[in-house]
Amino acid sequence: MKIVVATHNKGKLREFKAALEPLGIETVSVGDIVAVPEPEETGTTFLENARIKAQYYMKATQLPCLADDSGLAVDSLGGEPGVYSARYAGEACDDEANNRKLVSALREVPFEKRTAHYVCELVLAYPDGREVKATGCCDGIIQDKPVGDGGFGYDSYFYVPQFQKTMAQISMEEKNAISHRGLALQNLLQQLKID
Ligand SMILES: O=c1nc[nH]c2c1ncn2[C@H]1C[C@H](O)[C@@H](COP(=O)(O)OP(=O)(O)OP(=O)(O)O)O1
Ligand SMILES: [Mg+2]
Repeated sequence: MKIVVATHNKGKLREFKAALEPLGIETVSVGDIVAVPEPEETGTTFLENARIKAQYYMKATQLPCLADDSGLAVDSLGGEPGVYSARYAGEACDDEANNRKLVSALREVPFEKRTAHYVCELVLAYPDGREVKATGCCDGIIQDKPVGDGGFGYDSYFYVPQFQKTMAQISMEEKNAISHRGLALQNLLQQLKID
């Protein structure tokens, strides 16, 4: 079995590959199949954006496509950056700029009030119109300084209480066992009756 992963994010791709390969499921990046521009993520929720990406790439490839829309919601920032996580510091920004903005927004907030959640919505869209959806959430605390060099995005600032480490300090297997994306994927596989 083969799944087309409708993302251009290398960190997400690595995680999908690591989770799915042991189950005998091969993953291919949509970028290796078609050369089309990325769709605009105009939704106001993770689910809407995941649907936009899944539908767009399914139509472009005529294959079942799995899209992931995910991000970070920080309680003391009223849920920001939320669906804007990838463009928190502006349209053409990178992880480093986003992290700098996050640390600066939380400057006055004490550690115990820096509770946050990673959220992931997955949509698997089939050419016959069927859609399978799954969601996952992971709680953490945003720390001041980056620690660890694994993961991607906000991971080196995302402290996971149960490991007493950041998301960038744990292995990919550990991350997949507890992360928003790992949990959403487990739920999706249950719905597909693959475990
Ligand atoms: O496990 C994670 N560890 C760290 N950061 C994460 C994670 N999961 C999402 N994030 C952050 C990265 C990015 O700032 C945003 C996702 O934005 P999002 O639009 O879903 O992905 P993207 O634009 O990088 O790739 P694509 O749309 O092609 O799937 O949330
Ligand atoms: Mg995106």
